[in-house]
Amino acid sequence: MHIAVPLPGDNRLGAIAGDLAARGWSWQPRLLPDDLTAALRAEVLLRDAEQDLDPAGIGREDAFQLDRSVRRTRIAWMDGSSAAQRAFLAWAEPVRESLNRALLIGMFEFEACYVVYPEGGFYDRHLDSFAGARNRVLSLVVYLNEAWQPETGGALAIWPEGADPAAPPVAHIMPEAGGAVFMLSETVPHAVDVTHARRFAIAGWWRVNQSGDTRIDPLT
Ligand SMILES: O=C(O)CCC(=O)C(=O)O
Ligand SMILES: [Fe+2]
Repeated sequence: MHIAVPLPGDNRLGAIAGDLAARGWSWQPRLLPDDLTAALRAEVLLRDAEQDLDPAGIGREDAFQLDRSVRRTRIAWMDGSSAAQRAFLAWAEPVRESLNRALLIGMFEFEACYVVYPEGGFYDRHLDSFAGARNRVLSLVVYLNEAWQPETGGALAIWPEGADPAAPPVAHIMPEAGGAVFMLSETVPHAVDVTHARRFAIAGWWRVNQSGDTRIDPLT
């Protein structure tokens, strides 16, 4: 099966690049085409019903931890094994190319997973990459629930770079279907408020190539 998806237009891509340059994050309601959102939702609902998801950790791979006081989530890595995943990965590629041209950030490869928060799920304030690691440079979160209501909670809270943990967030984003958030992974603190319904999303990261004198960074 193949899902044909229109790509985001130059005006949307330009707005994302402008937001990232100005403040390090961008919220784009309904960025994904509806057909693609529906196909991804169908797959994550099925994986969830079949309990085909793994507990999510925190921290770097070499310091993988399960800490339910910080994060309560289940995930499934995307490997291109379904038409929905292939369409999503194909949609993400020209986004990478366009943002690389606009921002000169040299994004090299993309990894993504389905993320399910149970009722009562949350994610404490964090950065997606450790400064200096130059691993993940840009984060993408795409929301898959239909008809999210504000009273359901589960908003994404965003703070400006370097904000005091006690400072109030600058944005609370409702996880509305097909909406996409872009955040600079090393600098934009964010958190997921407690959700009162099952919350379905995709979290993705673009990484830079870390090949150097002492290390080869393979494509996969
Ligand atoms: O689901 C969200 O809104 C954000 C998730 C997140 O911060 C993460 O997976 O690192
Ligand atoms: Fe995050």
